[in-house]
Amino acid sequence: MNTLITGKNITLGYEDQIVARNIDFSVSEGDYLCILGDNGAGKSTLVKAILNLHEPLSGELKFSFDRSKIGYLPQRSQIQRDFPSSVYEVVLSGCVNSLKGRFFYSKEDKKRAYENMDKMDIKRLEKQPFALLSGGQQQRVLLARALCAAKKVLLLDEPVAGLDSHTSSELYKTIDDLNNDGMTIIMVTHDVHPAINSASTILHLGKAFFFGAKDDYFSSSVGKRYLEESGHHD
Ligand SMILES: Nc1ncnc2c1ncn2[C@@H]1O[C@H](COP(=O)(O)OP(=O)(O)OP(=O)(O)O)[C@@H](O)[C@H]1O
Repeated sequence: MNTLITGKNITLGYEDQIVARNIDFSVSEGDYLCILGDNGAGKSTLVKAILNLHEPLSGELKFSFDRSKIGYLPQRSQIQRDFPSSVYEVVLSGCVNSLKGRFFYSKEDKKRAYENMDKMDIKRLEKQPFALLSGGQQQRVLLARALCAAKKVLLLDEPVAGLDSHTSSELYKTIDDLNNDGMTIIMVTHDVHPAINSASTILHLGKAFFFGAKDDYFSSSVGKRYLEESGHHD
């Protein structure tokens, strides 16, 4: 499989504080990578490094494609919930990278926004103010927005945080469908379910480190401890 992202011996940190070191991982086309680990282990910092918003202190991060074409769904806490915009405007704003100096969105951008609203089943909400939607609806809108940027890779930082279990399952199903259609998924999560049910590979950051296939993770001591701590029972 075509390798899209390779991280070699990466150390992440801020000023004089090292957050995580010796991270080795790779992402291939079609993968569903779950990034797991304790609070403060450096998961969101790695996400920022992948998005070119944060420079690793050392190590090598290589991309075999244009990384500006990664679709990103930020953590809910980082998003302004009171956007005065309509659903359509929020989704269309995902096409901002394709503007390339133009002031207005093109016909293709608008078509893409409608296609992604359709895919996320939110077309009927098109004119509604984003701020008045439920948490689950807002996540679908933001996923449609991320899809406007995503050519190959979708990067999701705790996509179901704060959602009820039914809405979470629906969102996971949608993400599975996207993956089955060929979209590569990278997901930071505290939830064990997508790691068990959907992931192909796992990157575990924290006191213990693991990168590899899901089955190897869950039979490793790091994976077994994670399952135990997350209270998961077969
Ligand atoms: N902008 C910043 N400046 C300085 N330190 C930061 C900054 N952002 C994060 N940190 C610190 O880096 C460490 C790792 O944070 P990060 O958000 O990457 O962890 P995480 O694994 O995503 O945690 P969580 O699961 O709680 O979201 C934490 O100790 C945090 O306080």
